[in-house]
Amino acid sequence: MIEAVNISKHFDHIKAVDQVSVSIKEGNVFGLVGTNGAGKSTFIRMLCGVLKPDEGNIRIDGMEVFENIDAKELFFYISDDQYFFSNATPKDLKNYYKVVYKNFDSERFDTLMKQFDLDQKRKINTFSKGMKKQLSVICGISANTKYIFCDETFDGLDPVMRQAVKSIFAKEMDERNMTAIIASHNLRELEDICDHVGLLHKGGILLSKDLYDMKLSIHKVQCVFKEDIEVRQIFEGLDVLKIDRRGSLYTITARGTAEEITSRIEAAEPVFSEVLPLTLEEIFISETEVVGYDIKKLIL
Ligand SMILES: Nc1ncnc2c1ncn2[C@@H]1O[C@H](COP(=O)(O)OP(=O)(O)OP(=O)(O)O)[C@@H](O)[C@H]1O
Repeated sequence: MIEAVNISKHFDHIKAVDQVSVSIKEGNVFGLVGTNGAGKSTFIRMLCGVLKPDEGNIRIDGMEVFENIDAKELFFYISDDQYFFSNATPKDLKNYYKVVYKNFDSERFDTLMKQFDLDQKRKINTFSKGMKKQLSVICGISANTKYIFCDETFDGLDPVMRQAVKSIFAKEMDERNMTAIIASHNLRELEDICDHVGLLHKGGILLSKDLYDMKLSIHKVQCVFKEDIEVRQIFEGLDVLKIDRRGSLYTITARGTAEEITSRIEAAEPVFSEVLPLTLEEIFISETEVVGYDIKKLIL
């Protein structure tokens, strides 16, 4: 179990992470999403002890992480800006990680390298960006750690590789209950693999929920009414995040269960109505819009 309690990190006057608390259960995939500069990488760097929080504390299986080798043996961190020793080959990397991680599985490493068609003897600095990401994933999986932290790992992979990596992760979770924390902008991808999603904005947590509950608690309804109607009145008492109107078609995003929203709409006797679940991407846009991150303002 990973527990972060009220952690904050400042860089001069910038509040990169502000009083964030999360707990991540074993065997879960925790998706960390957020706007650019929201603090995702800073948060992950604190989780793995690269940075020390200014306030609060982080414990992995009950152990403080910062400068604690025992805690660091429990996870593998795939950073967004990848660093490899100069002139090193994947084989050198394997030999290095065998020393660092006592359960490093060399056979698994060799098999995965073959499957991904990567040459163990070639210098890593001649690899493409995506190939370096593949190599990091292979190292992360072979390290056999209980936890894996991935910062935009999927984002640099081609679609076939992303599918391959997702199924390798799924297998690891299934077979050895691996816990993953994945920061990504690829919400479509996260939607497939996450159990829990934390949404960061300007250093603070806007939302932290099970993906399933998240999807049950916010909906989009499309409807047409016979005559002009005060739509907000229909939803009085419910939290309406957004109302769009195109001609006679209203698209309303509101918090509430499908039943709550349907009953309100039906009471207004619409000509047509349909309640739809939101995708993770739509939830992200709605929730960040509420706090002033309006996509239209960025595009116009
Ligand atoms: N070493 C640093 N020195 C100064 N400021 C930093 C440093 N690292 C991060 N920051 C600042 O902290 C804030 C959070 O940055 P961070 O990289 O954690 O965001 P992020 O959510 O990962 O962003 P992105 O999605 O754009 O990668 C930003 O305002 C960034 O400029």
